[in-house]
Amino acid sequence: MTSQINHPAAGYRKIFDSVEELNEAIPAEVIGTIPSWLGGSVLRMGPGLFEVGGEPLNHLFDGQALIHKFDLKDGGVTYHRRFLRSDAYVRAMTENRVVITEFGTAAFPDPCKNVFSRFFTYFKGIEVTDNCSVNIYTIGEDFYAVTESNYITKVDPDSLETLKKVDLCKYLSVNGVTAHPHTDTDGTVYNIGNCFGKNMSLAYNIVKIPPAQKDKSEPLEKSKVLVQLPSSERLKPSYIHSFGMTDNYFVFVEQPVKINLFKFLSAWAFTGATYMDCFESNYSMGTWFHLATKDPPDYLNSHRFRTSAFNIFHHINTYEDQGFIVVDLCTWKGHEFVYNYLYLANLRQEWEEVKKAAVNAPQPEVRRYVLPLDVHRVEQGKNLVSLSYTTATAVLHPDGTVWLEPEVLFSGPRLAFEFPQINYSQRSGKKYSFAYGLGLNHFIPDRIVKLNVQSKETLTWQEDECYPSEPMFVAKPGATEEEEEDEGVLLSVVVKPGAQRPAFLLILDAVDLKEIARAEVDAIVPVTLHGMYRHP
Ligand SMILES: CCC[C@@H](CCO)COc1cccc([C@H](O)CCN)c1
Repeated sequence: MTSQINHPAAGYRKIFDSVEELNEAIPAEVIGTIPSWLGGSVLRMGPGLFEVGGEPLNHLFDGQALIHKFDLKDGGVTYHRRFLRSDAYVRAMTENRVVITEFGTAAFPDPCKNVFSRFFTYFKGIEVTDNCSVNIYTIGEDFYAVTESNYITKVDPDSLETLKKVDLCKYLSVNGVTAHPHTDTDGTVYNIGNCFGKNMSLAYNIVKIPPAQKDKSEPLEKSKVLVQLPSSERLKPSYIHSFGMTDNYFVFVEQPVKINLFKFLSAWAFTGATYMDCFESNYSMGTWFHLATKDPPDYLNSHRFRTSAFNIFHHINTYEDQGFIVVDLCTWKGHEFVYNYLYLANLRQEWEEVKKAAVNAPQPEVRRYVLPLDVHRVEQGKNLVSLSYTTATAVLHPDGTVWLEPEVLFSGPRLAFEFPQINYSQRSGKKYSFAYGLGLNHFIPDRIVKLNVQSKETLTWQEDECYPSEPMFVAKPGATEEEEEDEGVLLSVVVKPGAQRPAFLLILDAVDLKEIARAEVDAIVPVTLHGMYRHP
């Protein structure tokens, strides 16, 4: 059992503090030796400004987007960071107040406007946020900082300049897409999003954006909705954070955390409401799994998979095996929204309070679900899963639904294996062995974990007073055999508040989680959520 690590000094508070951007990259002090094959850029997104005009931003996802870049070249490392010049940021800086409502913070009324002009301003409908603080990924040859709304922001991956605000509604019938797309080896991007604005088809749309075009035209111009999945509750679609994709299938796990459209589509800004106020739990549906084929794109409406209630943000990996689909997930048991525990005030509490708050929260668990592809003419009441290596079950019920029970791959008291990563280019959508995760200790990131999803063995990296971020796997060039799946390194931005250089890029050997090198910088790096490694 993993030992209980404590943080009485509450050093983790530093990762939720505002910082300044840099005017140019600063050098890092390298301890150890950076592998010669590791040259490129680590790009990370996260919140970097947590108050505006003296008013606090309330939620982890409200902080104004900061782009971070560690450049690795010839064994040396530099660090750069710039605020995203989103409309949300620029207008907040100009007016010295929160102008655009964020995930958990309502816009501050314009003191210059009288009550009537404010009233009519709000009835123009809420201005959706473009505070793209969650992830950064490529569409064709372009780099986009993203959140989960319909706005994505094109950025320059070298200078970190903000290039262009793009409204996906111009190209696709969606109200937003997740920050976790899947990308095919040919560069095609797949994503899923709520659709409740257009022709009132209240559902979930899986979208496809083609790769870079030979004629250099905009790939988004050729994007399309591949397949539409129905919402279990028409006027209350579920919150979606990620989805699964195998060679031939999409997997969408519909969780019991719902968006109340009456609230979300009304002029809710007038009431000072936020996105967080539009969520509510469904206490009866449990959790539904939906399947769709990729080519031809088709929703399999006869495959009605059900299981007990959990929150799901991050799929780990999904693959097909002998007529089954194996779905590995980071779950949080229960239907209460986990984001209720991610207000900054909670995360900045003293360690004893942080632990107390986490006791009542949904409990984290890494789980494997197995979906039988053949659900016709099968025996009711019998376990349909015949894979030798898993205890997950699927049982056909008289009402035609298939009840799923998972195999637990990792579980610890308030110890989450989250922000999961795999050797994506080699193993995404395929049978695999290793997942890498950020260990959350009562929601505080304090370790890096490697999980063997076959043996359930774990390896951990942890250092006193260190607060790491999502570990990114980078494969060693030429390691392409199945048994070389973990040949490579893990990169994580770690904050060590008490140290002389309070942040470093940690480079671990992905086989044994031994430290290879670290590149220390004389700057605190606020919490980063997701990112990517850009090969040279
Ligand atoms: C009522 C929820 C609406 C959905 C979009 C509609 O599909 C989520 O909207 C936001 C708005 C602001 C920040 C975020 C963050 O991305 C969350 C954490 N990743 C999500």
